[in-house]
Amino acid sequence: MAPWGYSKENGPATWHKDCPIANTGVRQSPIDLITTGQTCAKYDSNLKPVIVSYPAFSEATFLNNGHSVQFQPSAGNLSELSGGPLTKKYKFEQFHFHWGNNDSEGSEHRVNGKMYPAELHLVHWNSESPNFSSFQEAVGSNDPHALCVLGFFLKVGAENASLKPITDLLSKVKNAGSSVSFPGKFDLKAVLPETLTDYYTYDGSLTTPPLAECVKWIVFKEPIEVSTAQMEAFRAVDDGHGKPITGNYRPPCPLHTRTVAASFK
Ligand SMILES: CCc1c(F)c(F)c(S(N)(=O)=O)c(F)c1F
Ligand SMILES: [Zn+2]
Repeated sequence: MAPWGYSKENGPATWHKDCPIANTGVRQSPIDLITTGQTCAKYDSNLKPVIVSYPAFSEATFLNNGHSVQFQPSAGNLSELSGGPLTKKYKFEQFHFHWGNNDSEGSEHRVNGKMYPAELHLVHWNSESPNFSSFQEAVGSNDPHALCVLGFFLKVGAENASLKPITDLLSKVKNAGSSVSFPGKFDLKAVLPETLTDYYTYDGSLTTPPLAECVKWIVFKEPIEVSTAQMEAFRAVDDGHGKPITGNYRPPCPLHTRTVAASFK
């Protein structure tokens, strides 16, 4: 079967063929985050702020893998995540983006049905588990919280100076399969909102094949602003079939018996 993607022929509705969990899973991601009514997110006063320790990365690869662009620091990176709903310390692995063809679509998670133009995912793995000692092992471990992904919505507004080094690099990885070593240092902390206090959290999965149900999701309420030009730069990245990636987001999945917790009222 042709490798998975986001077109009619190989998109989310076809993924079940190679990944049955796409249709049979009961904790699939993304989801629509509903804030009022029956199945709405429930305020949990025990949820603490998320704590990130992201020293500026000095060595990293920026890659267009045909279905997203991904920033991956070298193995030595010491960036860590803890706090929030987590009981363990997680190691940073990579970040990547999901976006759409216009400003009314592109994010994977939705809030009361509303999509944002893009979503940033910061991927981490549990570095204190006795069952695995690498990211790849964590993904294959079946541990319900092997990974923790921080999701940030992107909305169109002022230019984001902290993300400019990334969006300026997109033209250098226009072709699928291309990568560049990131020039200089990148300060990821500067991209994020100051306080990581207001978020939704729930148990879910990878949003791309293998769709493993091993992710503790933390999706922040406060969007990150980027300019129209920065959004357009994402839309010029190719998918490996000579076409731009114009929508690498999976539609929302059923909640089943899951509940979503909110750290804010
Ligand atoms: C296996 C590599 C990988 C992805 F390809 C991916 F799309 C995501 S996602 N969208 O759920 O954040 C991950 F977390 C992840 F670890
Ligand atoms: Zn993602």
